Amino acid sequence: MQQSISAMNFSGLQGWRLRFGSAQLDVCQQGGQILSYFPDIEQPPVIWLSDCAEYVTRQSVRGGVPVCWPWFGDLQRNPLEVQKNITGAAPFHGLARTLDWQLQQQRVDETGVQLILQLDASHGLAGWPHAAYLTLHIVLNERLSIRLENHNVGTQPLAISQALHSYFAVSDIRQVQVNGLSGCTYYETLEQWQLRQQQGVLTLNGETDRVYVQVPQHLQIIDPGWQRRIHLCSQGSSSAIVWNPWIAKAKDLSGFAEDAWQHMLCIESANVLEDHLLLAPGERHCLELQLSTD
Ligand SMILES: O=P(O)(O)OC[C@H]1O[C@H](O)[C@H](O)[C@@H](O)[C@@H]1O
Repeated sequence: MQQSISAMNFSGLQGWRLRFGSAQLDVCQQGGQILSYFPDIEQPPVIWLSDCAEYVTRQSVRGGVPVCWPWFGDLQRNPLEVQKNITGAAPFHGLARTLDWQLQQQRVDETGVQLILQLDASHGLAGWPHAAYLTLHIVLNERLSIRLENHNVGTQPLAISQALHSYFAVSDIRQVQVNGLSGCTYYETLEQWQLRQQQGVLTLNGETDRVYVQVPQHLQIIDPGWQRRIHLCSQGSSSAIVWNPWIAKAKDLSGFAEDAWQHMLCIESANVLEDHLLLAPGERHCLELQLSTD
């Protein structure tokens, strides 16, 4: 069985291609961003990458799994203790997704292929005067495991919000169901962040941008078109964002084809709002996501 890690150049951005049997995973050094994931290279991907993605420095690639950190989304929508950490510009989804991460370790054996990347923020980042290491552990075997570890190496408590902003590939967004959210409370960001409750399985019929709270550890994307289920198993996270731009919003997105909304669904495993992190000096936190299909 083939197991390998190869250095890659993705249209000018450096990265790696991991192979384990028929599975293939591309990872970009910028942003520590997973770009695409095929459990079987002969089959449709699980993690979607835009056909029109732009590979530009200091800009996240459309698709894959951008890492949103040390705040998620619009800074003004974050808890005050996260907001007050920022002294400079506050780009949407934080700073980590556009910075270069460093390769810490790579390992290839019969149990899996592993890549560890780190963002060294131990001397702070522009406009963020704190001290932390952010480490991404990626293991590819019969499944994909992603672990994002925060380590507060400063002398003060540190408040952070974050997400693994996964873009899942689907055959047709109008046909898929998301299981596991029934009964969960969510903020409807498209209606002044009203609080609502999910009734039954989630299906999408239009633009969707919701923040779910107290989310269970196991969610499923049921895709009848490709006769497959994607299982999302998370730990260290109880919030999730569900997003699809639909027709009109898609036109405003960079690196996004006009009809691409039909074939993607973001379910972002997160620590946002009341689920944000508050790390004591020296404390670590792990957010883990395991993806598998059947
Ligand atoms: O275009 P980006 O900055 O990558 O953001 C893409 C999307 O990310 C999240 O899922 C937000 O909930 C959306 O409101 C946002 O449009």
